[in-house]
Amino acid sequence: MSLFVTQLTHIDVSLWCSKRGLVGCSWQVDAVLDGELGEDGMLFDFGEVKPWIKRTLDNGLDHTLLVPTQAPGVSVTECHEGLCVRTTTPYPMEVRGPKEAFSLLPWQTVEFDTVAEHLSQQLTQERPENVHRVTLRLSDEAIDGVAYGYTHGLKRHLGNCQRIAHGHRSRLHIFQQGVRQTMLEQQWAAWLDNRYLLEEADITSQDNDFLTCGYRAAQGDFSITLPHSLCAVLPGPTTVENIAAWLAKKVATQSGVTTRIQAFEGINKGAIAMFSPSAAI
Ligand SMILES: Nc1nc2c(c(=O)[nH]1)N=C([C@H](O)[C@H](O)COP(=O)(O)OP(=O)(O)OP(=O)(O)O)CN2
Repeated sequence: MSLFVTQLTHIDVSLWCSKRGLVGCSWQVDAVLDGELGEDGMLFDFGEVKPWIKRTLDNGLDHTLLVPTQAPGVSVTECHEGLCVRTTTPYPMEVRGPKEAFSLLPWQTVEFDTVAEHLSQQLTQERPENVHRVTLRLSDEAIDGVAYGYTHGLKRHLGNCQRIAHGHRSRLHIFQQGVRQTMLEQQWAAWLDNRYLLEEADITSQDNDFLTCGYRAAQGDFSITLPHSLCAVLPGPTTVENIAAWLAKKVATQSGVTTRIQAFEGINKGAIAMFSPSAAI
């Protein structure tokens, strides 16, 4: 007998790719459980399946930086913050933070299938008695329109969003005079894709080539150094509310037209902000 739960939860992570660099991801999680029925006629109560799997993911891989330790140019060492991950290709990057902010995976690349199998094995080991196997499937949200991935951290967040290198894959909707602006959406999503978003106050050093930002948060000390050209600096914390407001101002100022932005943070949630160029005068 098999039990399934589609779209059980989401995983928001960033992963390191030796071709694309830092990639922000939001994955939908579907689950299938194989096993025997208990006396209650159930394989496993839905009311327990969902919190069990979500809790395991939330306490593990979710909101971490996925590091394929066998990828070219990747090195991982211990440091006083916890772990230091360095990369060389396609660009040099250094991320430091507490160990729980990283998922070290002994592979050359991070792919849906291998991550899903890794999580399935973990859940299968921790399964209840009458469940024989747990199988997860991970997928990108199907998006009709543009999407972009970004990486960030929120130092004031008391949960795992404080981790300096976690990410999201998000839709972007831009409205002017009540109409979606698909050309602008394409331009801005392409500009934002695979960027690191940070708060100006967190910059600890910068020159023409590299930028370092760092902060102390509840889980420990974090820092990230990467090419300046891949960063977007916001005046405040990189919450989705501030991203929407910052983009609305940027697009409205550049186009000279009042602009409403619906910014998403991963799947099914986000913020809406509006800016009128006359407000800037
Ligand atoms: N109002 C806001 N709340 C939160 C923001 C934000 O920008 N505005 N941002 C975050 C974090 O960045 C976090 O990455 C969001 O992750 P999320 O998946 O929503 O958080 P949870 O894991 O707690 O939620 P799930 O139900 O497990 O998906 C947090 N809050």
